[in-house]
Amino acid sequence: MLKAENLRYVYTSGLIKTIKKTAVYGVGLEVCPGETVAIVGESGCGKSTLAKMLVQQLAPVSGEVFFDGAKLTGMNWNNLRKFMGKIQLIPQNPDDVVDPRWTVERSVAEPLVICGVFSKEEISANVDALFAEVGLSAEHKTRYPHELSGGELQRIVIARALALEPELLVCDEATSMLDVSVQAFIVTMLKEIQKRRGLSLVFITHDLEAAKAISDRVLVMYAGEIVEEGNDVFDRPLHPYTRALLDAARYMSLEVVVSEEVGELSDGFSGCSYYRLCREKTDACKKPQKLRDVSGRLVRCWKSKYAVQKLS
Ligand SMILES: Nc1ncnc2c1ncn2[C@@H]1O[C@H](COP(=O)(O)OP(=O)(O)OP(=O)(O)O)[C@@H](O)[C@H]1O
Repeated sequence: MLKAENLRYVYTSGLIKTIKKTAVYGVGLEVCPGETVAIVGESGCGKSTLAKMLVQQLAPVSGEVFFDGAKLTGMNWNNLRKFMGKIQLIPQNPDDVVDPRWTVERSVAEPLVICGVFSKEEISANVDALFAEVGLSAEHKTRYPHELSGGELQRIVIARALALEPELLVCDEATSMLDVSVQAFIVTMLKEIQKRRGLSLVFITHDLEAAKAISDRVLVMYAGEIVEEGNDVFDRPLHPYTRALLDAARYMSLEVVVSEEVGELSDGFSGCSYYRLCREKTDACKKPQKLRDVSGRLVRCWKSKYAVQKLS
């Protein structure tokens, strides 16, 4: 369904765009129909940049995104808009998609109005059904965003994203601004919607518990790269960074992983991106590390074949 190959993104800033920051280095991923893929990693590792490239909000410096075999990167807008209803982004911050000056009914209806094929009656019936699907009543329709709770507003964002009957939702930290009980409610609701509609999900989060609960497969990102990918990553972590991330979540000691270098490899160094912080490093880690298949798991660490032996 969705396939991304070798995506790379560089932010430029400064007066003549001389300051360059590589946020994503050569990331590839695939999402199958009905599958949930979680992308985890600490703040600044490039998750949002990757999400924006998947939904065509950012054009990669290099690499390609395919949807149902069609190449979206570089496609002209007229062709691209046919696909854009099928892939929807649910951002962390509802303000990114919900206009504070509009009633929430108008925000949910907007994608249906823009596509120009529905009558007024059809739009109204669709909006009613979308409100019901996310558990909001008709009474909520005429309210403005500031008159809703955070959880209710995120449900409006989800209803709006569902309006054009997408096949894939990319949820970028969609629950991280909510308190814990509301987060659990939204995750459960997304799972139910996914089952009912047969959707695929890309679930981007730094919450490892949420990732474990919702996903079929997990990708771990560090410093703009995928360092580990598999379906039992949290039960048998093979990359030293994944282990550190799990320890950090377990013992609440972020010092294990937080690095000033996250999001940027040091100048001229082409070895492992986790080299500076890794407690298991050797000279061999100064060489570039490719993602390698270790018993069905993809791991960007030459030592992972020994780690898997230890675990078995
Ligand atoms: N507009 C920008 N200009 C320059 N650098 C940017 C810009 N947006 C993001 N970055 C940098 O790119 C890197 C990746 O940012 P990104 O927002 O993708 O990370 P993230 O993993 O989504 O973080 P978070 O979980 O905190 O949202 C970071 O180092 C960030 O500072």
